[in-house]
Amino acid sequence: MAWPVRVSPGWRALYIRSVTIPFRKMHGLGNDFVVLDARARPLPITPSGAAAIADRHFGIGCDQFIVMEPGTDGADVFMRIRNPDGSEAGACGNATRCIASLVADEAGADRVVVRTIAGDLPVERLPGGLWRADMGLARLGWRDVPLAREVDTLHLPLARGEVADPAACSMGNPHATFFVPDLDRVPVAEIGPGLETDPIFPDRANIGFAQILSPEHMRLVIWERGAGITLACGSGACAAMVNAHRRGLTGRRATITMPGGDLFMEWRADGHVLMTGPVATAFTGTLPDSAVA
Ligand SMILES: N[C@H](CCC[C@H](N)C(=O)O)C(=O)O
Repeated sequence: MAWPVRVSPGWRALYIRSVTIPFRKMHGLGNDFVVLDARARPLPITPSGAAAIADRHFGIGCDQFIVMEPGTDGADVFMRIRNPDGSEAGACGNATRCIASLVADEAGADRVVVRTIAGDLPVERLPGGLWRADMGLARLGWRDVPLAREVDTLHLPLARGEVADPAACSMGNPHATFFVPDLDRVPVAEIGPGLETDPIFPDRANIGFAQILSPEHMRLVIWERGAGITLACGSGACAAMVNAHRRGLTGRRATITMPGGDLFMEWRADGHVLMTGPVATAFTGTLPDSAVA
């Protein structure tokens, strides 16, 4: 930066701090996030501003753009979730663990509550750098997903080539899960966009492709709404756990192996879905104020 006049390092640091915004680049099993902290002061972030930051070529790049906002009445933090296309999402399991770990480490706590537009998510620290999030109730009704008309959410009349007959549910965001014999034969990048935007999903949907390996283990690849294929998807793993058990394909607990790694899932008898996995910070940096204005 060319300085118009001689400026002492102290004043220069103060100037930079006043016109830049710190960010943290985090991920859960490679499902990656740019995290901004708006708890001390609001950040005027527009959907287009979020999309620009999320752009992998012209911005920092991420699967979801996360803003931490002040927590109130029982929640330690509010987590605002945006996809790279600027759309707001109601759930982001991997980011829930990441944000919880930040807030817990700040407070020296082992349990925090992350609030989203879909509800309050208690998260606890486990040994070995793992975090367990209660992702709340799986919503199973067609209006909950939502679907465009009354349909049995256990068997949707939807198909693309050899892939057909998904189950659907909501984890605060819409998910459909296809069960396939061989995940490596599914052209996810080819059929994902059309399934995401199929008219049966008035709000679009996240599309999971699951291969059951045993009653306690499945592979999963997700085409995410507004983001495309990601290395992992926490809410997608929740939906796959729920839909697999509903179909009688697994018990209530399973390891879900995604390209980025494993999540350990449980659909509890009370309907809550527990998701256990790691968190990571890749790097930190600063954005110019103009990036979010
Ligand atoms: N990656 C996130 C899911 C983002 C969901 C978003 N794509 C939507 O529009 O619902 C997760 O770990 O749950």
